[in-house]
Amino acid sequence: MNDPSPLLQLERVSRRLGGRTVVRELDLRLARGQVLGLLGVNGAGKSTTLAMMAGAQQPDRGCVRLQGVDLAEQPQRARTDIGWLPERAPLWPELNVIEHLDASARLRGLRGAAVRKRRDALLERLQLQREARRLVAVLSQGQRQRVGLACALLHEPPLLVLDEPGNGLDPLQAAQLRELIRERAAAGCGVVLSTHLLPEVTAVCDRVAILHEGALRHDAPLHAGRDRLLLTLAQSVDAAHIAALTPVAQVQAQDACRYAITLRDDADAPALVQAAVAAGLAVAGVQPVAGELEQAFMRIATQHAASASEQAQAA
Ligand SMILES: Nc1ncnc2c1ncn2[C@@H]1O[C@H](COP(=O)(O)OP(=O)(O)OP(=O)(O)O)[C@@H](O)[C@H]1O
Repeated sequence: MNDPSPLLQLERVSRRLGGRTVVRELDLRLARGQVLGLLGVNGAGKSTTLAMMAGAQQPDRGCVRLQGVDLAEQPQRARTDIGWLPERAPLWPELNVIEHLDASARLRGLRGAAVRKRRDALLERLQLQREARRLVAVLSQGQRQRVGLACALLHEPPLLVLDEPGNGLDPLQAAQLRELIRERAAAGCGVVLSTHLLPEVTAVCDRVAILHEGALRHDAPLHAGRDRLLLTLAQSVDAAHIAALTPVAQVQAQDACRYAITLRDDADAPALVQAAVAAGLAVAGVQPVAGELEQAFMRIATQHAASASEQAQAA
């Protein structure tokens, strides 16, 4: 179901770079409180799309609306209402971390005591206190990434746009980042992130969009994949028998004896087994439908490899 007034909306957005269309006719919506994962093979157009969402690049065609307002008409909204972490956070190497965060906070409209309050809270939250007085120039990649994240979060914007935010973070920091993203989403913030790590997507995102050669090839809620179960029977029955079971919301026959099932919100796997047995069905097993996201990604990536090799042969 579409949110009637999305936080962020891309309307037929296209972008040309180096004489090629690298993002084409993209339609995407993001609701408040939603975390959208943007996936795609290298060069699919993720960073370009995120830069347009963040107001850092302008579409050649189409428009990006934040809370209904075209960003091209009010470009200053990008600085105050969006937290943007590009793939390589552009930091000032000659400032120390505190100076950097204070300057960033003022650029984003914070003044007075709020600057120090937000800066100190983020130094603690992102475990940067020990680096607070060190020059940005001498920080490690993971420390720089956390300074970039702090800059994106300082002004508590309603939209966060994060390009591979886990880059350079150790597993503990990566887990803390996921927690932070979920917290911001719970507070009503919309988040878009790109990553190549599918487990990161399943851990933190509500929805996944996959780009292929700049076009949107997949846009679906993640819970639909996560909640599906594979029911295996020792007999073949018409899918309508399964659909009639109370815990079942949707059923799709996979082959003669296996059925992919979406449960109703209040149901779980034991309830499904109980209902099936009570209906006289010979249940051989129930398990989660594995790796639907991986399957979607691999299908699209394989097409990419095939079309690239056809182009190379034609050249
Ligand atoms: N400044 C530029 N000039 C010309 N072409 C560009 C420029 N920036 C990006 N491109 C091209 O646009 C396409 C999309 O690039 P983009 O960085 O958006 O992809 P991506 O999906 O983020 O890739 P990756 O996963 O490798 O980060 C690529 O083919 C890239 O070579």
